[in-house]
This record gives sequence, C-alpha cells and structure tokens, in this order.
Amino acid sequence: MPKVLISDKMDPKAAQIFRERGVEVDEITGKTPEELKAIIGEYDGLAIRSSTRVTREILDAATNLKVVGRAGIGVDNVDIPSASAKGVVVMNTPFGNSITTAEHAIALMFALARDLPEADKSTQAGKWEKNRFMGVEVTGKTLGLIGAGNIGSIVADRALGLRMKVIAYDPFLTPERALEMGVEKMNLDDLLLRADFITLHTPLTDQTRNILSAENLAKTKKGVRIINCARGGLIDEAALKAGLESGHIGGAALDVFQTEPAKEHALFGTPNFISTPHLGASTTEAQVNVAIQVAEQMADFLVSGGVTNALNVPSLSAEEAPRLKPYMALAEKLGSLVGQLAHGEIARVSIHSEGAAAELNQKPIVSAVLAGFLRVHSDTVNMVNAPFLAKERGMEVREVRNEKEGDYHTLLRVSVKTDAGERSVAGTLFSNAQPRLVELFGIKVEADLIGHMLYVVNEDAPGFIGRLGTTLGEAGVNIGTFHLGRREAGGEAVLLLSVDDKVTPELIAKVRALPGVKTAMALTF
Ligand SMILES: NC(=O)C1=CN([C@@H]2O[C@H](COP(=O)(O)OP(=O)(O)OC[C@H]3O[C@@H](n4cnc5c(N)ncnc54)[C@H](O)[C@@H]3O)[C@@H](O)[C@H]2O)C=CC1
Ligand SMILES: O=C(O)C(=O)COP(=O)(O)O
Repeated sequence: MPKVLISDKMDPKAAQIFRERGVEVDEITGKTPEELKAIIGEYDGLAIRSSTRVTREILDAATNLKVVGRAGIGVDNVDIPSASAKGVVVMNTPFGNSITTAEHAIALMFALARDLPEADKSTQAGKWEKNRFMGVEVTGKTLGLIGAGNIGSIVADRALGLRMKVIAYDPFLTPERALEMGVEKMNLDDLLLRADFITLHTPLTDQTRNILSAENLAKTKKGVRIINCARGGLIDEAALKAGLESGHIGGAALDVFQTEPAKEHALFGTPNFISTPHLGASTTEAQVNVAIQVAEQMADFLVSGGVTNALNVPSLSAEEAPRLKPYMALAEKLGSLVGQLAHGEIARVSIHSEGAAAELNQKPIVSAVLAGFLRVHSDTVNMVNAPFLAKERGMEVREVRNEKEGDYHTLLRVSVKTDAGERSVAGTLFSNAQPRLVELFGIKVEADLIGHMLYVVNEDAPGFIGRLGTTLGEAGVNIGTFHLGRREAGGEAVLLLSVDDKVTPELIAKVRALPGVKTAMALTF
C-alpha cells in the first residue's frame, strides 16, 4: 500500500480521501528540516502547503518518494529541478484557492484605505478617536495589478465592481484579454506612476524577484498603498519601510514575507503597515477545495499512474507512454531552454520534428514544449493547460513534420519568434532514450539539460575557460558537466555548465565581468 505524509496543516478531507483510495496516511506537521529528513524515506508521497520546504537535501533523503502534492498554487518552496532530476512528480492545485486569495487582497485594500486595524485597536482601548482616523474612498481610484493571471483577474473583476479603474502590468497579457477583463494594459513604469493602490499577483521567479525594488518604489505616486498577497521576495522590504517612514508610501499590507514565518520583522510597528501571517488561502472553502484536489490527484497517481496538474511531467495514456515519454522530456527541456533565454513579446513558437520524431503523435510533444516554455513565467502551467495559455497569450504555435532524416535519426527543433527576431534550439535522443541538446541559436553544442546550469556566451579567446573555472572555484561552485560550442575559431562561443547548486546573482555578476563575456545567465531544468 502506498504511504503519504501530510506535513502541513490540511483540511481532514485530504486524509479521508487518501484512506478511501487505499493510501496509508500520516499527518505530522511542524517538523524541522532535520526531523523531516529523518522520516521522509518511508513515504511514497508528500502532501504540503507553503510551510514545508522541499529542498534537495530532503529529496536526497526521500528514497521512496514518487510525488509531491502542493495543496495550493505557489511551488517556490519546492526545488523542482532537483525533484525532476530524481524523477519525483510535483503537482499543485492551480485554481482551488484563487478566489479566496483575491478576496484577501481586496480585504487588505479596504483595511489600508480605512486604517481598520489601528481604528479597532484604539476603539477597544476605550479611546473613541473619531477625529484621528480619516480614510480614503476606493471608488474612482486607480488599482495597479502586477500580474494578471488567475488571481489578478479575479481581483480586477472585484475592483471594477467597486468602481475602481484597473490598470495592469503583465508581459503575457494580450490586448484582447485586457479588453475582455476591462483593464488597461501598460508597462511597469506607467503603472507605478499612475496607481493609487498597487497589488501583486505574480509567482516568485528570477524575473519577478524584487520587482518592487527601491528604485521602482521611488517611481510610485506619493501616498500609494501597496498590497502583497503573492510572495515576499517581490518587494524590497527595507525600501518599503523607508518609504512608509518618509510618508512617500501611504500604506502597505503584506500577507507574505521574504522569510516565513515572520515572527520578528523590521516592518513591524512601522506607521501605516498592516500584516497577516500568509492567510491568503485560508478560508474553509479554499482549504476544502485544495485538500480534496491534492488528495485525489496524488491517490490517482500512486494507485493508477494518472497524472493531473503536474508541473514537471506530461500527462499521458498508457499505450503511447513508452515511446513518447523520452520525446516529451526532450520537448519540455527545449521549451524551457528557449523560455529562459528568449526576451520580449513572443509572437510564434514553432516545433519541427525530423526523422523518427515526425512519425509520432505530435500533440503531447507540442504541449510539452509549450509547458516547458510557459512554466518559466507561471507556476500553474501544465501539459493540459499550456496550449490554451499559449493561445490566450496570442502566441501562434506552428507544427512542422519532416519524416526524412537529417544529421540525426531523430530531431526536435524549437524556434521562437520575438520582436528581436527568430532563434532556435534543437535536440535529439541518444539511444532513443536520453534527451540531448545538439544546437543552440545556430551553434552546435552537445549538452544534457539537467538541474542547475550556467549559460555563457563569450568571444572565443585563449585562457577564457581557465578564468571561468577559477571564478567558479573561488565561489565554491562545483562543475558537474561542461559543454562548449562555437560558431568559428575566434568567433562567438557558447558554454553550458551544469553545477551542483543554484547559480547566484552574485556569481552571474562575476562571470559577466570577465573579459570577453557577452552574456551570462543561470538556467534551471
Ligand atoms: N498569499 C497566499 O496565500 C497565496 C499566494 N499565491 C501566490 O499568487 C501567485 C499568483 O497566482 P495565480 O494568479 O494563480 O498564478 P497565474 O500563473 O495564473 O498568474 C501569474 C501571472 O503573473 C504573470 N507574470 C509572470 N511573470 C511576470 C512578470 N515578470 N511581470 C508581471 N507579470 C508576470 C504571468 O504572466 C501570469 O499572468 C502564485 O504564484 C502564488 O505565489 C497564490 C495563492 C495563495
Ligand atoms: O497557494 C499558494 O500559493 C499559497 O501561498 C497558499 O499558501 P498556504 O497553503 O496557505 O500555506
């Protein structure tokens, strides 16, 4: 009988469903990472919310683990590249708590507009300070949404009902969808300049981390009120405190913090600051939804192999599985690679299959490319919703087959057209099983796309590799594999290195400073 550990507080419906489906379940919450490490080896499944951090160390100790189920949306507490490397499926419940979280953002907006927590405190202290509290109306005010996905859209809908003007910054919001939502799409600088209230609804990714930096906070309208029900790392907390103290920022309400649980924090006690302890998803309705969904998905997977809402594997029928599976892994990796490297508005993604690949069902391959590609910008993408999301975002998806073999007996090529031009990557399968990159932006380079990687483009010159190796060594970074390609001798060269740990922004800055380096980026697979 498969065995699941529920390691964060979850509605009892989850355990009930596991038992009804023939899955043994233990509920042990509040463990330290060391304690979790000591017991995780017993379990086939781990059901979590945001408190449990599923790190590489935990995954290394999880020798029987097959699936991690997140009863909620954000998966930034799960090391997905390490889970993928270990063959552990990671799934979430993309919609079960979105209404509840949107409602919390609206609640915090009102709490800020009328200073409700302070007014409550003063009244219950017997002060009756009627003249101290002077609020603002939200009617007619401008709400700036950063991130207009599932939760952002619901917030927009509720805010429009409150007669607010809603403006949005989201690079993936199409003009058609903005029109449908009744919001005005704009760039971040314009939003910062115009919004009376700003609310954040993006996942935490390398692109969104610190999106409200000190510099961006300084661009906001004086008196702006800021709400964050998404993730702590999106705001520079020290700059937010300084802005509140100077009075430039009129108020801030945080449900999430850079480090959680936030039992002590520099922001506590700052004027016009309100906080809740990551309660965005905490309603009975949302918790019942996500508990039922996560238990059903995990039980399906553990008992019958069905895959739903997985973030790192494609959904698949039993007959097609054996032949298609390695192609889908290749397709996801190529999609993810171009997704991480491409910049600007994406007009078109083309998937070319050559040789043996062209004889297969292309649908799962195309979905796998799109899932890999879009996942860079959203935690909620999976094989099922990726084609729909691509369409919604106005991306043209082109599929080309050529059954004639080229240089390889089987090849997938993924090309992306942006406003900066069209670029492509290609890969093959070694021994019909192992995904392998063979070409990157016109340069022949053979590499495994696995775990944490460093991507460098440099001018091909003697001594460069030694200098790079020394820089990594000095930073204590261990190189796993090293792949090199170049256009021609002395021309542009590409380096792809797999490393044992996450590549930090500090290391990227050091690599970028090396002579001859044109680009350096961290990649994860
Ligand atoms: N406080 C809480 O308890 C909860 C927090 N959350 C957080 O809310 C986040 C959003 O959830 P959903 O709306 O369901 O996700 P979603 O994936 O539907 O929407 C995210 C949106 O952010 C956009 N985005 C991505 N990168 C961006 C960038 N650089 N700049 C601007 N926009 C960008 C995406 O295009 C997408 O439209 C989750 O990732 C999670 O971290 C979710 C549920 C509860
Ligand atoms: O679903 C999410 O992304 C959330 O942040 C909710 O977190 P929680 O399950 O309440 O710990």
